[in-house]
Amino acid sequence: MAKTMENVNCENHFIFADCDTVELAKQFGTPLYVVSEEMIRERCSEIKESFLNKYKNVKAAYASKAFLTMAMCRIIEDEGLGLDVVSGGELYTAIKAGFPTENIMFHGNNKAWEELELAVKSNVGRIIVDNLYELDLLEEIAKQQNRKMKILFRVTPGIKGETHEYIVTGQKDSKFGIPLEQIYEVVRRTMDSESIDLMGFHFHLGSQLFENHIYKAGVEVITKLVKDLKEELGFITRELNAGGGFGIRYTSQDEPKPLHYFTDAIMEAVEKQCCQYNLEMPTIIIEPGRWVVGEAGITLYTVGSIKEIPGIRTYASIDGGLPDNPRPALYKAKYDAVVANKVNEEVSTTVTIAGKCCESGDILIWDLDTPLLTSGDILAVLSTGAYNFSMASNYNKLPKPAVVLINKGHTELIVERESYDHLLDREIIPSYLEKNR
Ligand SMILES: Cc1ncc(COP(=O)(O)O)c(C=O)c1O
Ligand SMILES: N[C@@H](CCCC[NH3+])C(=O)O
Repeated sequence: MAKTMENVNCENHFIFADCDTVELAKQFGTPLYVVSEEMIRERCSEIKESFLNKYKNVKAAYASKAFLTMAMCRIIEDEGLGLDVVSGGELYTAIKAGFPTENIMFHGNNKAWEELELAVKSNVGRIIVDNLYELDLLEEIAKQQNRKMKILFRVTPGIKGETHEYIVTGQKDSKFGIPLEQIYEVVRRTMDSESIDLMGFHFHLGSQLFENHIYKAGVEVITKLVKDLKEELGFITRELNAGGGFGIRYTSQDEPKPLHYFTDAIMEAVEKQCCQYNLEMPTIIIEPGRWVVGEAGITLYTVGSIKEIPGIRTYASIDGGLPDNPRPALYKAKYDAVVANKVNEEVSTTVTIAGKCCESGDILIWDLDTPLLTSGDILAVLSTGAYNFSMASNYNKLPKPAVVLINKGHTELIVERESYDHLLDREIIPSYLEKNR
């Protein structure tokens, strides 16, 4: 049976974002990350339609850890969204791109002095404080710089999302956030601080989540906390951040829900709880990452060796793998792919797509149904826009792929392919090893 794709041209080539992917592979080489600006902007529009324009007093920030380049910062700024960063490096990227720092939220469970210093100096909009140690550092830095920083505390609500165990974060036994029992102590401490302005609380339950009931449960926990803090300490919460985590489609097995399925549930739950506890509605914030960019990206590879082990399986090796996409090895993540130069050819075989790394676990896709493959074919792996480029490594000294952005059929190189020289850029041979040569 032929795998019929709508996005195919008369040469039987896979078309992504109005571009012939076989031509892209020829022009820019492989492996190649390809990102559609229009698809990212469509997601941003959906955030506005289903959330920002629908409700009063709400904000959205893009979680940049999913995919961050200076060009991406410009798109997000242009769309009027905020930016969530999680390290000095992400913050620096945003600053260099000229992103308005007042719209940046700075996350992280072990922010270093230098990172906090950069955040304070550049007047970041919110710092999401994860623990008491960080609060100490931040108070000292803010005092030194004579600033009053707006913060949220990240709270561990004690709710476990249904996703891979490495990407759940809201359960009690988590390295992220402050346990509920310790919140009173930290809130008390900040209430008369001259350098900290505690605006409210943040929770993030995990990533690639498909059900909204856990968000409702998260809201219930947090609004109860808001009520208790008001009653016991007189503390008024002005902001609640419900994190990101909204799931996307990687394969046909995934049935992602529209954004409003999550955001309506969050808003209904907050409204209901606030009404019940007689609380003012705080500002509600969401911070999706994967949902914004995941389906907007594909990766192109060239097929090299094809190895048939009779009666067992056929391995088709590609020119990338674990270093440009560690997710299958890390989370057993599943991907779908098309043979970009043979889109509508008869599907006649099943192959395992192996990466080129020296690791048995470097398998991108087990058992992919494809037309008969030959070396030189171009494989397009779908939904690689999130946590691929951003998690890429140089394992086996493989240079990182280039990133091409497509807008209305027009291509722009936004990250150059690494060269072998780039790989050695920071290496130094000690002089004593240079002697005797
Ligand atoms: C605090 C925080 N916010 C937002 C996100 C974005 O998650 P996702 O990409 O699943 O939307 C993450 C990552 O899981 C996170 O840790
Ligand atoms: N890197 C993870 C998500 C982690 C999100 C950040 N807490 C993934 O690829 O699914």
